[in-house]
Amino acid sequence: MMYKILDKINSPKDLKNLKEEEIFLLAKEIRKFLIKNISKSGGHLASNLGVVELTLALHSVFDTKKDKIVFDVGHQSYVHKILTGRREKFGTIRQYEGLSGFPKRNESEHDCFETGHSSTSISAALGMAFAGDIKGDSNEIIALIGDGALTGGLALEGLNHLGSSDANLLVVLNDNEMSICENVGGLSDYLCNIRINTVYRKLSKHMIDLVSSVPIVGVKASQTAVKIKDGLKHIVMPGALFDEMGVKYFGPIDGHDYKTLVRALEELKKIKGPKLLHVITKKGKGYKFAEEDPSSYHGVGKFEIDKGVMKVKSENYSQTVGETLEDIFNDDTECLAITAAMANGTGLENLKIKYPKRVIDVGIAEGHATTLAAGIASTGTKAYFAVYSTFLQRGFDEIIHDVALQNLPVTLLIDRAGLVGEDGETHHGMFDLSYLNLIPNLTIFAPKDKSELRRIIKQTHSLKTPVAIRYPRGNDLDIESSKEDDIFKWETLKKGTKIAILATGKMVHNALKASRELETEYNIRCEVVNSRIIKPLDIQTLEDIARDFTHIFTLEDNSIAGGFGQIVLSELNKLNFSGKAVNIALPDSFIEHGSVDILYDKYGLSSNKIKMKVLDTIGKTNLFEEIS
Ligand SMILES: Cc1ncc(C[n+]2csc(CCOP(=O)(O)OP(=O)(O)O)c2C)c(N)n1
Ligand SMILES: CC(=O)[C@@H](O)[C@H](O)COP(=O)(O)O
Ligand SMILES: [Mg+2]
Repeated sequence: MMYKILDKINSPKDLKNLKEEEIFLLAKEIRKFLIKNISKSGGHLASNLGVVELTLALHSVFDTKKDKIVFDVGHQSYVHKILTGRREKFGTIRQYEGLSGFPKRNESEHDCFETGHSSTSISAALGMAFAGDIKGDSNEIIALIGDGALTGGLALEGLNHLGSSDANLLVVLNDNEMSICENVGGLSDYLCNIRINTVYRKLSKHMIDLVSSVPIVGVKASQTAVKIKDGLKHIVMPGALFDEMGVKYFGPIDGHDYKTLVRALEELKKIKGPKLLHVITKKGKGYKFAEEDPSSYHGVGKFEIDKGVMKVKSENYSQTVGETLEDIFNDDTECLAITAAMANGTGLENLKIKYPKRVIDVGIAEGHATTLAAGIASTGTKAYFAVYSTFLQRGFDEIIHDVALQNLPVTLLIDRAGLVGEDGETHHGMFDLSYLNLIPNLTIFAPKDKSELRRIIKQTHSLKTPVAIRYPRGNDLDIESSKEDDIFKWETLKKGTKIAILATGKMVHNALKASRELETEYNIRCEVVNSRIIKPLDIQTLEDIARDFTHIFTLEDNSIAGGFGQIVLSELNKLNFSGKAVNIALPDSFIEHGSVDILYDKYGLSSNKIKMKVLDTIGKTNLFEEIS
């Protein structure tokens, strides 16, 4: 056996008989296990290292077969997975057909709600509480939320509602002073003030003592405890904001002190109604490198345990965005850029260092960020919002109502468009073309490579209207092409006859590869068109293609529903195209996690699958006579 205690933990029930020193050893073993496994699979390391004792305490006090813990974002649910029967499968986490990196209801009865996007836990938990109330359920409901996720508008809406309700709901606020980068905003400052005031800390410890000294159990105990709390409110000030909102605040307490955690949770179980326990933890706890640099260890790829993650200056699309904006910022001294807690992920980190006042981090608040950009743009100043495709879903109404309706000069730099891989269904950027296509006044681009991305960002800087530019996670080699042609027109990259593939963004690479193989293996020459502008479509070129080709394929890494292909089909209809038009796109369903290459192949976007689709469509039998 490699782990003395951990190897015997197959369900939370196995925690019950452990002595305190065994729990201490178990926490150590879990950290070792996490580091060892994540160094091989990649994943969210630092957040999980920080919640080991907290998760152990939650599982010691609550029974997740009936009690519900909603993990906000869910990236910190690894310890929960390990304790709830998924230890042996843990090596498969985030890999195709393996465990998900987020809570999944079909993975375990202990996962009550699925997450991935931030700030949903309080709303979801409150919904459970209301439903439970009607049904007469007596189970406990807990929202486990980080200090970063608490800055999200949805969490604040949930908290606001919770405070006015009498729902029996415990919010456990896991405060590690970090979002992915440093946490930002007034609420974050407020929590910081609570933390640094040691007098408060002593008083709040005293508060737990007071509550736990109440001898009565049940409703009476809760009422007495609440009275004590109310009585002390004016002396014990930490968390007054929550108290005033109607959510009883307790804490802050040390989130690495298992015994105190268990005691606090046991006592809070007796107090009915909305309450919040403020727990202080250290992100990356127990792994030197992660403690020193929690940002870099938030989400990691494979790494060597002794050396830590290798910091290489990555050449990727996000980096290109940061560098291009830097050029623009140097020339136009007024324009501003916005990130919603993702400065490093979107490549704005260095720009923020150079122009701290002109790169605004709003916290996890994509809706707010979009309207903020609209406000900036309403003064005539160009606003850039760099955001992951999947998180921009949070800003849908704001794009329509605040940006597009007023036709304002906001540029949405949409990172992680298409499949992202291991984060899976909550994170694939596969809906943006669908949700953007329907918005009037918006110009949408999907550049084929980094050079084109740079060129499009630069050339659209002078536009006074809304622009959206989508690009994928990671890197691609640039494709040889005519550098100076018009970005508002499609570009023919490879000449062909009869068959044309209209490809967007990253998919241009796969289309080119497929067409080369079709030519060498079957002597079929496909035209490959870089359809870099999606809205408005390049109708002139489409007309030429409809006239000259018999088979038209569209290719995109977006959902087929409402994507590029469907728009092209409707235009071809208007043009009375009489040949065959086929959409190659992601299906109208959620796509699981796994490496991008596996998923491309499974869903028909790999060059090989594109080739097969072309062959199938044209009919292999009379292939050479009809097509070549
Ligand atoms: C809507 C949305 N925006 C952005 C993210 C990216 N994201 C994932 S975790 C995270 C930081 C969360 O910080 P916190 O809640 O404090 O948890 P910690 O990582 O510190 O444990 C961010 C910004 C997300 N998952 N969802
Ligand atoms: C949990 C979460 O939303 C982020 O941590 C996300 O996993 C980051 O993804 P990238 O690795 O693509 O930046
Ligand atoms: Mg945090």
